[in-house]
Amino acid sequence: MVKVAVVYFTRTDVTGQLAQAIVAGLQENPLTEVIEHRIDGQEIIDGRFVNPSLFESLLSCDAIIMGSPTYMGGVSAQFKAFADASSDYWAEQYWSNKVAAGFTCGSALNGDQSSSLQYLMTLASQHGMYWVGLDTAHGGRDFGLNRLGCQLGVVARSGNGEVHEVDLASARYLGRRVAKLVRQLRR
Ligand SMILES: Cc1cc2nc3c(=O)[nH]c(=O)nc-3n(C[C@H](O)[C@H](O)[C@H](O)COP(=O)(O)O)c2cc1C
Repeated sequence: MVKVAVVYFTRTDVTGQLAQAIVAGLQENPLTEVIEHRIDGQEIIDGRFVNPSLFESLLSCDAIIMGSPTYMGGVSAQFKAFADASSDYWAEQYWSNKVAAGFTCGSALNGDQSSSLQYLMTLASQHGMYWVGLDTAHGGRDFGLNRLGCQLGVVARSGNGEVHEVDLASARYLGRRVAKLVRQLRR
């Protein structure tokens, strides 16, 4: 079995629907155990994200896939609280050699969603993780996936809470890709 966590914040459920699609992609392989965690505002106490049991279970994961809506050109404060709390695992590089990937959404076609993914990639790098993007060339070999053309990870655009089927398909693809890569690394 390989173990993959999907940790995300969502308020109006666009990121949540992307997370579900990623989980579905991960579960295409029955040998993948998935931990899904939706960050809840109640986990943030006096501005600090507090959930020791989540961090305990992340320690044994082969991969952590992180998601947040894009808020003001970056990840949401709720996701950032989780990221800041992960600093407890940074000094000893406890997440080193885990695989990382990310997903985000925004209401604009180009609402600076890439900035959120760049931040997630930086976070993963601080932890010594291996970042995995999308090998889907928009308009090329994989015409149909990654309609917004970002290869850092999954980017969705939604103005009304509904998620475009291609964005969901891209998210499912990312889940499948991470599960496959983790199995290859394990061998
Ligand atoms: C405080 C705030 C800031 C936002 N900033 C951006 C932004 O910079 N770019 C963008 O495209 N959308 C922005 N949005 C829109 C959200 O990213 C969009 O509604 C997204 O679908 C919400 O994700 P969720 O459904 O997972 O909560 C912002 C929304 C809020 C509430």
